[in-house]
Amino acid sequence: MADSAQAQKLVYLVTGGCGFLGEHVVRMLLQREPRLGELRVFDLHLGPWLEELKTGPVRVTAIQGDVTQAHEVAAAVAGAHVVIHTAGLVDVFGRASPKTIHEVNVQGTRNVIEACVQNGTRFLVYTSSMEVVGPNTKGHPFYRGNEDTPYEAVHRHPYPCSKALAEWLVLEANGRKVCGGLPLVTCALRPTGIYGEGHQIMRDFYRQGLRLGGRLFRAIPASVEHGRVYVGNVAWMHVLAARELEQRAALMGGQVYFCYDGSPYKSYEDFNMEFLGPCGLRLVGARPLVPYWLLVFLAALNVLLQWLLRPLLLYAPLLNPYTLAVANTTFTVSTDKAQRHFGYEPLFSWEDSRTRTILWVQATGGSAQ
Ligand SMILES: NC(=O)c1ccc[n+]([C@@H]2O[C@H](COP(=O)([O-])OP(=O)(O)OC[C@H]3O[C@@H](n4cnc5c(N)ncnc54)[C@H](O)[C@@H]3O)[C@@H](O)[C@H]2O)c1
Ligand SMILES: C[C@@H](CO)CCC[C@@H](C)[C@H]1CC[C@H]2[C@@H]3[C@H](O)C=C4C[C@@H](O)CC[C@]4(C)[C@H]3CC[C@]12C
Repeated sequence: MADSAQAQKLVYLVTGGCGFLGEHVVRMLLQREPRLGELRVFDLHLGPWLEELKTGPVRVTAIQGDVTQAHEVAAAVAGAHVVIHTAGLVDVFGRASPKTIHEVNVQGTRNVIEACVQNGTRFLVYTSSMEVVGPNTKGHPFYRGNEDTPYEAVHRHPYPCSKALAEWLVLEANGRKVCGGLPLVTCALRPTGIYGEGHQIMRDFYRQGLRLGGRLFRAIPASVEHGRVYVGNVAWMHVLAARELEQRAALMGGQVYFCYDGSPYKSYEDFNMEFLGPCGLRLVGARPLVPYWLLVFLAALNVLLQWLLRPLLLYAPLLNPYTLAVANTTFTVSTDKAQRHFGYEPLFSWEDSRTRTILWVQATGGSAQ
């Protein structure tokens, strides 16, 4: 697509385009990608909001499909120039089986890669995760780390295992010859915990706080810092990476990039209070109100209950040994690799990101949406 580039309109495919991040990627492409000719939105569950996008100047094609079905993926990829593969099963709560997580995240990614190869699609951006690196099972802190920081990445939980394997597949596919003989160019973006409009867990915490009379109770020490990143900036990074992959193939191909912006480093709970505080909640306790050993016990109890109740109902609370370990381990990134490699600068300041998120929590937090 190189020389005729100025005039040529491109076909983009976004898998998982109706998810929390995917919707932002879709909207960002429509707003900020001048070469966009057609946008294909592929998802297991299509959102009704897609309808309003179909009336705009860019052709928007909604495709209901499953990434685990190779033929469905191949049909969606046919004729696409660029694929942003963000579909995934995000489950650290035991809602889905390890097998299902693997099928969606690993086999689904394999299907996307093979579809690119078969169809001559050359550019693939994969949404990976910080969890490909850590926190590891030993709870080692990752403090202001970058893409080259040594860290003992040990995965046991099905979700990080699947993301690590899928990322590896994507990076390994870089340089493979696609139909027509040209090389595939791939890269992977690793968001830390994403927040912003559409963030389900934020809304759940808000509703829980309302039920508890406007209070949340500190469970994790304020000293445990988390890196968080605004969804609009993650989406922007995807759009920019996809745009620059062709011109900067030698530099960007096969590379990983943490997603970052100007959001402050704070504990998970203190960070959430940046939004929930202005919505009327307060976090009780300067220190954790329950001893850590009790949280460990409750987390283990939840695993047991989940197992015992499985024949009857799905019991999948937020607290389990894995989420407790993640919440209780410092994981912050500090890097400029995306800036150096493809000129990424956050599109939204921290103040904007905060305001947008607060408005969203206020607008939808108490409703059933
Ligand atoms: N939310 C975070 O904090 C976070 C952080 C790092 C990375 N990620 C990654 O970002 C991506 C998007 O996550 P999200 O938070 O928007 O999750 P999400 O669940 O809101 O979105 C995922 C989307 O993928 C779709 N999907 C799931 N299974 C599918 C299948 N078999 N076929 C087609 N589509 C399918 C879902 O319907 C959904 O719309 C995921 O790959 C996730 O691993 C998320
Ligand atoms: C112990 C509780 C007291 O309030 C708090 C539990 C919070 C946990 C449910 C969340 C803490 C950290 C979150 C994860 C992190 O933000 C990064 C993620 C990466 C992404 O790829 C998927 C989501 C997640 C694993 C995210 C999930 C929820 C937490 C474990």
